[in-house]
Amino acid sequence: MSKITVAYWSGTGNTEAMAEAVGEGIKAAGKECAVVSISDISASDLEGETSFALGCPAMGAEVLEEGEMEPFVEEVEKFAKGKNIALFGSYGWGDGEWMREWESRMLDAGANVLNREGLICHETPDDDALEDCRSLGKQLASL
Ligand SMILES: Cc1cc2nc3c(=O)[nH]c(=O)nc-3n(C[C@H](O)[C@H](O)[C@H](O)COP(=O)(O)O)c2cc1C
Repeated sequence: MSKITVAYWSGTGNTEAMAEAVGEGIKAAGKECAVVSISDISASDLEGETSFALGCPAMGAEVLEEGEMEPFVEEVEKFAKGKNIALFGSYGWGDGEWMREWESRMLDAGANVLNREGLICHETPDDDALEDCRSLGKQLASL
């Protein structure tokens, strides 16, 4: 059975909590999954997977985290064509601009982005947001 990776960057744990819930959804749908910080893998580990999820909060001024996540995503863009990719992340005071940008980058790279504009949640995910994350995981697992 193919494994689905949920790779995330998280500074204060909010996006990490979303990642764990996406992973729960994948497992609930009967697929194997690995929920991993991007510090613990390299982007090329995803190259052989047909479906995966990426999570990152809004950082800087409506951008991805620049030290680790931005270079990671630049690598993913090189092989994203034809992949099923779910995007998610937490934000604070913005309107989701970072996620819209991220989604359009992935679409430009030829990916099938599952959830248009990604799944975003304000700060710490509440029960509804966690349920949305589980649904996203199930959706990813069903492809
Ligand atoms: C350095 C820094 C920059 C941030 N920039 C933004 C931003 O541009 N827009 C926004 O909506 N939230 C911004 N935030 C808020 C975070 O996205 C928010 O707190 C989020 O829940 C953090 O997720 P995490 O716990 O996974 O790190 C920023 C937070 C930090 C620490």
